[in-house]
Amino acid sequence: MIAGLFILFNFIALNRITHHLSFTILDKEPLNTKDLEKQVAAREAVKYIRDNDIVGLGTGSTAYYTIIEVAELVKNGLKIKGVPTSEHTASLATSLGIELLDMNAVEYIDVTIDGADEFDENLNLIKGGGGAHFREKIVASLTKKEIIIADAAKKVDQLGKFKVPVEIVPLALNYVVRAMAKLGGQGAVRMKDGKQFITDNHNLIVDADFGLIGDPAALSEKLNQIEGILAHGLFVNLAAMVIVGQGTEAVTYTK
Ligand SMILES: O=C(CO)[C@H](O)[C@H](O)COP(=O)(O)O
Repeated sequence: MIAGLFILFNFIALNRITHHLSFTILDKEPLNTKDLEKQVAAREAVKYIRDNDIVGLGTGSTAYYTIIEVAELVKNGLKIKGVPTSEHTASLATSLGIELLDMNAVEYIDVTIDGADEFDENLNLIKGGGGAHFREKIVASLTKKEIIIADAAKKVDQLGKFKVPVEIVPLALNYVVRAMAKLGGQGAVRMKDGKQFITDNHNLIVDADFGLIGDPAALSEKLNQIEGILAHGLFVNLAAMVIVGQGTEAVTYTK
């Protein structure tokens, strides 16, 4: 009887361990093609980081792979300090042992690696799908070498299939939406879980549809003139290169 109970106990314990192991193994299953391309691009991009660099850390599912790679390099002895582009990136980086600096504490950033929603052949970008483009733009502006990483689907002939995210101070919402409509942009307030999406800076995002954008620089300038817009997602002349994962290859675009 006691022997029977002992065997039963061991059987249950063993089952628990294998169950736990199967979850662990599942976590490490091969990445799907898109994620693999993001990882390939991230691995290529971190080659541009040097010891003692100040490194801008982007936001989003592609930038995630950079943070993982940077954390690994730091574990292996690389000395860098990161400047995060969002609260989410800050907590991920901290949890992985990357030392962080506040944007206000730096005069420049050596290299930033960030994602994008679209890029064209002139390396103009649409960013802000994650709603972090205000901080991403400040970080990009402080950066000597802004590297964008992406999966192959992000390259477009003309920007604009992805709506332009616009971060707006809430009290100016209706004014800004009307002003953008005069420029041909139909905007809708971004929602999340049935509520208005609120940025890290406590503002709203309007995703504005301008159709295909013939002249991103001109539209960017016009949006810059509208009071109440904190930042829009058109990044013109900010990226030094875009590294795309194409299958298992990394393809680098420069101007
Ligand atoms: O601009 C961003 C966040 O504000 C992201 O870089 C952009 O949305 C791309 O995200 P993902 O890598 O998840 O496709």
